[in-house]
Amino acid sequence: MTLDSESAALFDHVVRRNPAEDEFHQAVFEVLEAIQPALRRDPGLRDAALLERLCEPERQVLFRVVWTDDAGRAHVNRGFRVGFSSALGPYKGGLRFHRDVSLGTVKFLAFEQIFKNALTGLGLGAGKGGADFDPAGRSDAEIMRFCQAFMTELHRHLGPNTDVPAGDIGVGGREVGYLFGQYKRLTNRFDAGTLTGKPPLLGGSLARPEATGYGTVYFLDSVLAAGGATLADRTAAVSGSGNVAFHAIAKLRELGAKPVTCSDSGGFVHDPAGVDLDVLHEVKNVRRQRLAAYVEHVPSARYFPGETPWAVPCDVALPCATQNELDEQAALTLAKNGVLAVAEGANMPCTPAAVRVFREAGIALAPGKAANAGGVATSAFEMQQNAARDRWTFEHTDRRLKETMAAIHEACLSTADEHGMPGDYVTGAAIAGFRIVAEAMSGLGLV
Ligand SMILES: NC(=O)c1ccc[n+]([C@@H]2O[C@H](COP(=O)([O-])OP(=O)(O)OC[C@H]3O[C@@H](n4cnc5c(N)ncnc54)[C@H](O)[C@@H]3O)[C@@H](O)[C@H]2O)c1
Repeated sequence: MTLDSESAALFDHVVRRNPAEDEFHQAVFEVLEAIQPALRRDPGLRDAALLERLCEPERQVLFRVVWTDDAGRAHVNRGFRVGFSSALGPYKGGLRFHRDVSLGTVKFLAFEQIFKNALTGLGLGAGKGGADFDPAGRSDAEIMRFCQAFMTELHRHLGPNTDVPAGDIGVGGREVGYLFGQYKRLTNRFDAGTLTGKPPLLGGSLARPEATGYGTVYFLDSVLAAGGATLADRTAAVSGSGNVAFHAIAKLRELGAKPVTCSDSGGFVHDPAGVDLDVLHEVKNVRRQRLAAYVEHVPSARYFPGETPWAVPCDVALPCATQNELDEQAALTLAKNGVLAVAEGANMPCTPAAVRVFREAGIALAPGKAANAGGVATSAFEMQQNAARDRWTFEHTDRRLKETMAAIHEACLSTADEHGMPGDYVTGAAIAGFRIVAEAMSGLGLV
């Protein structure tokens, strides 16, 4: 597939207008390419500059973040928040703290979020933010001071009906708690629905930490079921060892699969007996060590520095770390080893060349827009609980998550079918999400 001439001209325009934002360009190209069948079928979707508006963020906030470390030294970082689309609801999407974060990163993530959030059917706009702050090796007090300095600027742009951030890489419950504390102090309001992924006592939803990883596995389970297969006894290769990876591994185990790998930016662990969640929790969440320490606790496991897990033979692969972490070579290796399906727990983890390999080999690829939408869906459940001053049980929230993932899976499959591309989840997810947001944009008039 490629772009028709009008879409190609729009893409060129996006590239010229947003120089040096490669990840954003990649995300825009992927969507424009995937929605071609819908544009062919209904040329009216281009009316009123709809595609041009869709590719231009509604607002972008860049700000300086000044904070002091434990030795009293001052540091300067850059903060970002992009509100990409509020056609369906308040801007919604996480904050990422990582040294490589740039405006292009945040824009790609916010753009992806448009379609993902639309797919949940829960009335969510799309945004994303973060800072080029590296939390590695920082003390708890330093993290708190950074979060407070970050929120001191950002708070004026947020609100439960305006813009609702959550976590992402480098931002978990601890950081969201500190961010919310500063928000509350500055605004004089306990507006719990302004941030999601909060610790439970501060109004956080039960099952929100688990939701992205669990949801990815629920989606993968549906993908296999659609082909008459199950997850039981399947070997899984998982990348990452953070929030998404951890809970994906947990759910894979629960459903009878055997996840044998996990990774961080330093390398990966292969544990043929199945990744031990207690050890992973101790190493990453309690001691906050590098993953290499895993093998000190599990001598039968091996650590491979500087490598990714994709050469380990597996039936299913779940990239759950970061963007572009699974390239063409890795995809070819996975295909050669007979992988049945790939589910993106991370955002845009497969490079365009890897996506092509999976497509051509007929390997089911569940794109992040659909497969990892369980996190933001459960954030919407957290907002509902906060608005109603209610608390749902873990089981109730998990059931709603399961239903949501099943509905997204169905929407992707039926949309792909309708457009003559049965089983193509990449096309199905992009078109199904796009149609929802396009209809909302048309209904709102030219804004
Ligand atoms: N947290 C959520 O609810 C959520 C929702 C949807 C999508 N995602 C996406 O899932 C992915 C992981 O997010 P998370 O919340 O688990 O973050 P996290 O900070 O908890 O974990 C990130 C993981 O990625 C690894 N990592 C970071 N940079 C890497 C690199 N360059 N190479 C290899 N590994 C690297 C880290 O070591 C860590 O294991 C991201 O793409 C994020 O955007 C997260």
